[in-house]
Amino acid sequence: MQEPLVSFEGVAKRFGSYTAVQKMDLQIHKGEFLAIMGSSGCGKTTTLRMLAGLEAPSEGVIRLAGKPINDLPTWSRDTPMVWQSLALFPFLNVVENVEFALKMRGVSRAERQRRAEQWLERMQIAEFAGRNISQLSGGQRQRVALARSLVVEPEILLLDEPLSALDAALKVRMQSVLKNLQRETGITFVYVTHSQSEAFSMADRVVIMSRGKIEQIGTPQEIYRTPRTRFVADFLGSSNIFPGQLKRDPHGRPAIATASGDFVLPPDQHAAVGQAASLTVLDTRMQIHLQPPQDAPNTVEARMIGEEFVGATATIYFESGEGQEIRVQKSHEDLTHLPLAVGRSFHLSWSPADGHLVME
Ligand SMILES: Nc1ncnc2c1ncn2[C@@H]1O[C@H](COP(=O)(O)OP(=O)(O)OP(=O)(O)O)[C@@H](O)[C@H]1O
Repeated sequence: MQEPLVSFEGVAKRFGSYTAVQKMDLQIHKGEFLAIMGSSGCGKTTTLRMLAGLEAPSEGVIRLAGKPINDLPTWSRDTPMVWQSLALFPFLNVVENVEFALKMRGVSRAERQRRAEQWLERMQIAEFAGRNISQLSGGQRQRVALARSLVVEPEILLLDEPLSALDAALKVRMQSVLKNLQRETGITFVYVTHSQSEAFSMADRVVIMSRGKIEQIGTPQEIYRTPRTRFVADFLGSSNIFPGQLKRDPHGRPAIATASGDFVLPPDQHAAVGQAASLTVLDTRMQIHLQPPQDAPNTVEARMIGEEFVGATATIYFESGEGQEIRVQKSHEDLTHLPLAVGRSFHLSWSPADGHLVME
C-alpha cells in the first residue's frame, strides 16, 4: 500500500485544560476527497488548522509525505498546501485576485496571466475577469476563490465549510463543481463540513467526529449502512434505533430484547449474550403491512403519526405501543396500495439481514 500523504499519529490538541481534539490517528491518501464532518465544536476546524500549521498539536506527530511537520511552517514544507478562503481582496478585480498568489511567488507577468486565464476559463468566470469583487454573486465569488487557491497548483487543498454561505440550489451546483474539479485535478481535498449531504455526496471517505474524537472513518456507503456507534447512527438520522440486550431466541439464533419486542439479528453476530447494544435498521429497509405478515421474525405494531414528502420519496412516521418512534422511507409508488392515515395501526417488519448491531 502506498505511503499516506498525510498521517496524524496520536495527535491531540488542548487549549489550556480544554481538550479540543482527543488523541487521533488518521491517514489521508494522495488524490482523495476526505470530508471531516461533525456538529459545531467537535474539533473539525482545529484538526484542519493543525494540518495547515496554524495550530501546533499538544501531543503526537503529523506527517506530510513521511516528514514530521508539527513545527514546520506552511511555507517551508515541500508539499504545497493551500487553505481555501472566501475572503477575496476587495481592492483587486477578479483576475488580479487569481494572480495574487503567483505574484507573491515571483512568477513572471506573462506566466501569471496565462495561468490565471486558464483557471478563469476552467471555473467559467472568464467573462468577469475585469469586474470588481463587489459586482459578483455568491456563486461567482466562490468560483473566484477556488481559482485563486488552485492557480498555485497545490497538492492539498484545505476547505472549511466553503459552501455554507450559499443558498440551497447553488450549494448543490457547487458540490458538483467541486467534486468534478477534485476528480480532474487529482488534488487531495480535505473538506470540513457539518453537512451530511455535502460530505456524503462529494467525499471518497468521511471522518465523523464528536466531542474531539473520531467516531468512524469510512466511505459514505459504509458509514450509512454500518454505523459503528450509536452516536453515528443517531447523527445520520437514517436508521431506526432499538436499544436492548443481546440474547438467543428459542431457536438459538442471535437476537435482541428491546422495549418494542424481541428481534432476530443477522446470523453473523458474535457479541456476548447479556450485553447492552442497539439494533439499527435503515428507514429504507422497513416494510409496511396492514395485517401481521406471515413468516416475518421481526415485526412491530405501530400507529401512523405523520408523513413527510421530499421529492419522489415519502417518510412515514409511526409510534409503537411502547412509545418508540419508527420511520419508514418509501417511494410514492410503493405506497399507493396502502390506505395510509394518521392514527391508523400498521405492522412494520424487516428482514434479520437488514438489522445492524451497534454497541453502546
Ligand atoms: N484558540 C482557541 N482557544 C480556546 N478554545 C478553542 C480555540 N479554538 C477552538 N477552541 C475550542 O475547541 C473546540 C473545537 O473547536 P473547532 O473550531 O475545532 O470546532 P468545529 O468542529 O470546527 O466547530 P464549528 O463547526 O462550530 O466551526 C470548541 O469547543 C472551541 O470552542
